[in-house]
Amino acid sequence: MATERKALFLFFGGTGDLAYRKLYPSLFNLYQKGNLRSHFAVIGTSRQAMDDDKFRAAVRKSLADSGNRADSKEVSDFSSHFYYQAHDVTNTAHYSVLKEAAEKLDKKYKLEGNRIFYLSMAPQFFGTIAQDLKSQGLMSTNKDAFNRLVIEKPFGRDYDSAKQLNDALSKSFDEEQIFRIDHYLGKEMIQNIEALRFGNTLVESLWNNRYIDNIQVTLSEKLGVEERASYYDNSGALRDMVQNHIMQIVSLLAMEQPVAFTDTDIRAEKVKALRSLRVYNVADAATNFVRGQYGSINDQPDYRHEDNVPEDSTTETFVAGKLLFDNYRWSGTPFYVRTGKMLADKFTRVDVVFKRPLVDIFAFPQSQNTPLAANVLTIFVEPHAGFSLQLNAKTNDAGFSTEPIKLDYLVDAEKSKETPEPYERLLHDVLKGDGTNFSSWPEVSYAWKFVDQIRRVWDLQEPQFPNYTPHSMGPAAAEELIQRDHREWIYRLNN
Ligand SMILES: NC(=O)C1=CN([C@@H]2O[C@H](COP(=O)(O)OP(=O)(O)OC[C@H]3O[C@@H](n4cnc5c(N)ncnc54)[C@H](OP(=O)(O)O)[C@@H]3O)[C@@H](O)[C@H]2O)C=CC1
Ligand SMILES: O=C1O[C@H](COP(=O)(O)O)[C@@H](O)[C@H](O)[C@H]1O
Repeated sequence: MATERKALFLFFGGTGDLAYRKLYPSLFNLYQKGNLRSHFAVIGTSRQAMDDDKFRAAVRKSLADSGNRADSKEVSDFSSHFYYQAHDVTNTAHYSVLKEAAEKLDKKYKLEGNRIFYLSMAPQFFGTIAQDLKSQGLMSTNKDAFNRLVIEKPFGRDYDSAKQLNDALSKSFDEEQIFRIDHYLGKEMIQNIEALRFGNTLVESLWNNRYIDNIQVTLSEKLGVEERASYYDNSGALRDMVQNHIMQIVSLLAMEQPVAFTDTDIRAEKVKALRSLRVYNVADAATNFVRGQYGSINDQPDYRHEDNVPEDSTTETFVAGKLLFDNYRWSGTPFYVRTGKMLADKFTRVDVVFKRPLVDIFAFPQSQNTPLAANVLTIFVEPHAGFSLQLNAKTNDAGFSTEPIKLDYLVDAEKSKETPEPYERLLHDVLKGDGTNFSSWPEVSYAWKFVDQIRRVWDLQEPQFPNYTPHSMGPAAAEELIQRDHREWIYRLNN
């Protein structure tokens, strides 16, 4: 039975791509499930002039585009909770109009003063908005009500800018009121990492450097930059994917068992893990991280000839790297990560590669047996959700030889349809005030400190771009990175 939550949502950037494509359909899902019902209202803002009816029609269209029937009574009831207010976030005087609208809706829908401020717009405005929300009296003063600030990525472009932003936000909101979105933390199988590790003696007892040889995290994208080049070219794969999503996944894989399954305890363990992550010096950053930029193939232009990309761009569209933790659990067990655009396929997976048995008793002198393969536990995050465990077993015949076999669990298509979208989960968490699946400031800051060192080294060197063929798994350097350690990527093309 769903618990109805009461809140006023204020979406800054309420006419933007993210709001229409992800946020409103997610709110509708929560409405259908009963987490939102009569006691909620939404104010969408942006600079353009628009009345409530036009805004509601745009919301209904966004629901239709995401597969809902735009003419249903439920959609029309839902959209009747939406209001529009033209507002320039840089104009302090405009906030008083917003305040009036908020107070009116609060009374009308009996929202008890609960407010969620969602900043779905360019990050240069985050600090100003947070400051004006407080100074212009938009934050609820009801002592039993909540004020929550939801921040989209990117959270800074290095440690210094992230700290500056965080200091600005902290003047108006406490850390527990700030929800920094990382949509990978809303994915079913990323959340499943904790269940897999801490719900299974079999797994957790082996989850350390005595039994695990290495862990591989791959976030592979098939598309190029599409229409987001003006953002992406100023960011690159290291800032766009590694600093946030990959570091979050790695910290879930590396952390110790939390005292309890609460946001405070989980975040504390993730932070502890990130504190043990070795921050590279110049020489180690140069050897342990490699970058790439995609070239052209057939009609597909290379990255430098995509719309809005400068012809001499040195922005990386691919990163691979090795991360090392200096702690008792992980010392000597590397985490290899890679991500890129225009790769062979769109998928996310984690491969946990176990050490081979210390003695291979099947490899006696006259034996024809191939050496035992490593056990590999794969967590399939997307497009299909599931796990696979590769073991060695006897071949099914009269002789005695071994072969690798797989125990597979894949979430079936029907069940997958019921899986909430990441933004639905995360908005629900914001309503509940559960910060577990959001990045805390200490996590963000350790991640930036790690990534800044790599960026520093790369900024000193002119890369030889382009250096990988579209629809491959990245540049040769990514293969060399892991082969140098006498290992190989578990996911390879055609396996
Ligand atoms: N789109 C996506 O898939 C993803 C987006 N994000 C992040 O979400 C945020 C929003 O992205 P997205 O929706 O794509 O951006 P858009 O450019 O589509 O939307 C920006 C919104 O901000 C409004 N806006 C711009 N300037 C002002 C201003 N001065 N005052 C008031 N409103 C203003 C725009 O309306 P107007 O110009 O009419 O004022 C528009 O509603 C960004 O931080 C982005 O990095 C993160 C992950 C994915
Ligand atoms: O945050 C981002 O993620 C997307 C990939 O997300 P996914 O859920 O489709 O795997 C990426 O394309 C984008 O560049 C990045 O900003």
